[in-house]
Amino acid sequence: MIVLENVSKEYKNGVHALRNVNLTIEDAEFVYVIGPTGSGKSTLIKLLDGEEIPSSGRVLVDDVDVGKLKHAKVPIYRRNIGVVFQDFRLLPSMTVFENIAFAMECVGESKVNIRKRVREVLELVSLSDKAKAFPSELSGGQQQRATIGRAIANRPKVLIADEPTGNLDPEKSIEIMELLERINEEEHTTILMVTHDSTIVNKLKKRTIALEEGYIVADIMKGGYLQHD
Ligand SMILES: Nc1ncnc2c1ncn2[C@@H]1O[C@H](COP(=O)(O)OP(=O)(O)OP(=O)(O)O)[C@@H](O)[C@H]1O
Repeated sequence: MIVLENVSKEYKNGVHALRNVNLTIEDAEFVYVIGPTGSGKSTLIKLLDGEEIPSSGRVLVDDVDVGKLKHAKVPIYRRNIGVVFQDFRLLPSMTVFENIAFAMECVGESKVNIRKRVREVLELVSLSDKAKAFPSELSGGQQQRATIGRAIANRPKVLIADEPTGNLDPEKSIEIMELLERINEEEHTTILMVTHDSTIVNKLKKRTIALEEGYIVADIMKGGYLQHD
């Protein structure tokens, strides 16, 4: 479970990126985070993955107080969080298989486990036939699926997708959404998806958290307002 208790974030330059944010996200929820540029979406992600610490309030992920983590503990904590960006960031000199395996090697998984899980992940992201391909040999949609595969290889409890469809055409975007839904259902991964894509938000209705100037201005559960402050 993710809990933000009265979280505010003020950067050193005095910008208030988040203000008094209270939020609870249950395990295996699928949530959109929307809002105009500069409204605090990336800051929210950075607080969740331990890149930034709150100026006040608490960020709890499965009872871990993320803002209080010792520097050395952050990489271990991050194993619980998979992150996907719109610009795919695969390692160009590694095949799809190796890119996904690499994420598991980094956390010290055994070769046997890696081989088994990578095959499973490739199946899940529909890239079994591209295991030996290099990123440059894949389409944008395939590269994004490979990135998602890499992000879930270590079975993170939470997957954060920052504009995962930002560089894709509508058809490929739907494919990515279907994949994220499959991961949410089959692996019970909590998914937070930052998006500007109103077509997706309106078509595939999910809980939607709207930020404006650092405030949560709406928290909408599939069409009905839950909170408004
Ligand atoms: N490291 C930083 N130092 C100072 N100010 C920052 C920093 N990061 C973000 N900000 C400021 O905090 C506010 C919120 O930024 P944030 O990146 O969270 O917004 P966003 O909603 O993700 O925007 P976008 O949609 O453009 O990615 C903005 O005013 C931004 O300029």
